[in-house]
Order: sequence, then C-alpha cells, then structure tokens
Amino acid sequence: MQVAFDQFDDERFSFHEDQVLILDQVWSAADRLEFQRAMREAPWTSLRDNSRLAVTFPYCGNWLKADLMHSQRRRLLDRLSLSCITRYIESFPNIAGRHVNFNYYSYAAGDCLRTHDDIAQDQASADMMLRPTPMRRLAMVTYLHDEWEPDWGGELVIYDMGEGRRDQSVFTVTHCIPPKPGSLVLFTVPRYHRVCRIDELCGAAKRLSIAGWFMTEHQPCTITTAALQQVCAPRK
Ligand SMILES: O=C(O)CCC(=O)C(=O)O
Ligand SMILES: [Fe+2]
Repeated sequence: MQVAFDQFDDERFSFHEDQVLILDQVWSAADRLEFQRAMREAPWTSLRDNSRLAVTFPYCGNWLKADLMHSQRRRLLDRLSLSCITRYIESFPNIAGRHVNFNYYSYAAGDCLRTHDDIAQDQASADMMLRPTPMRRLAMVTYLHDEWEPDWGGELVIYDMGEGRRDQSVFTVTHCIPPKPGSLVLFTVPRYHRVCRIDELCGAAKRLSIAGWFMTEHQPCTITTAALQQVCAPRK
C-alpha cells in the first residue's frame, strides 16, 4: 500500500494483510533540515570500520552509519506512534520486552546494500536462545535528503521469495521503491530486500536515511530458532 501520510488510516491498515507500507510526505522540508542538521554532527563510522558488517556486506561500497541523537529518536518515534505498528508487534505471543533500534545512514555514489532479510544475523545469535535476543519484527526506513533523481539509483527493492524457498534466483520483485525525500517504508521481517547501487550520476549528493527495526524479546528457552519461528508467528 502507498499513501500520503496525512491520508493514512492507521486503524484500518493491518501488516497481517499488507506486509509492505509506503507512506509519502511523512517529513516536511523543515523536518528534513532538522534531521540533516543532527546528521552533520553525528559520529559517523563507515562500513569498512565495522568488521562484522563489512563481512556481511562485501562489495557494498563504504556507506556511513551513526547513532541517533535522543531528540531525533523521540521525533521519529512520535511520528511512528501508529496503531497498526503496535497491533502487529503485540500480536507475537509471550513478549517479555519491546525494543527499537534505529540508525542514521549516508550512502554516496558507489554504495549499495546486497540482498538480505534483516534476520539472518539475529537467528545465528538467537539459536539455542540461552539468553533473550530481540527479534526484528518490522523494518522501517525513511529518506531525509532533499532531492533524488531516477538516474541516481538507490532504490529499495523488495522480493517475494515464494513458498519458503531460499534460492535467490527464484525471487520475484514485489516493490522497487525510489528513495523519495520525506517518504517512509515499513515492512514485515523476514523479507528479502536490497538497496541498488548509487550511480555516479548523483555527483556529491547523499542518500540520507534513518533505518532500523521494531523488535520483540521473548522469554529465554532452549528450543532452536526454527522451532521458535513457529511458536512466535504473529497471531491475526
Ligand atoms: O536504506 C534502505 O532503503 C534499506 C536499508 C536496509 O535494508 C537496512 O539497513 O537493513
Ligand atoms: Fe535491511
């Protein structure tokens, strides 16, 4: 579903029925300016500085990542206080805790993000579940630059992987979402997606975003992740 933010009826929308939500005009030019100001002061680290991420995302350029300042985090969460998010998150059984984790990102010419489902790493560390590990439930990304042209690349491509198949060659594209200034995308996790490489045609322009997840934490148990996935499927 794609709709302007001020036309969106969060009471009627359900992530159980529609797994990808695109909201346009979530941020005004003044809002974006405010985020951009905070981003200029943020302590950025690059992909290559982060050895774990660099292994997961080889040949993805050298995009930058930074922590959100408290005031900007508040501003984001205020805008995201939508009942459809709460209903989806609360539909997972046996929740012991709720978490969010959002970061700033800056992609320049040559940067991309290869196909991933936002969950693989969580699963590896969650296996055995000897300690509670937050599970990513809803992914969110919002675009905060002032202009973006079709020639510049950087689209968020979302795939349908069919009936539980993990072979990427059979994935079909369900969405190809240009990073429109001020727009916001939410989708259920796991879901395969990638960010197309930013083209040199963008010059010095940056693809600025905040991305991250709404997560739930569950009571520690000794079952494997595969079994846990079944136990933790959302209830409609
Ligand atoms: O920037 C985007 O459009 C998506 C980012 C993403 O998938 C991620 O950070 O995991
Ligand atoms: Fe992702």
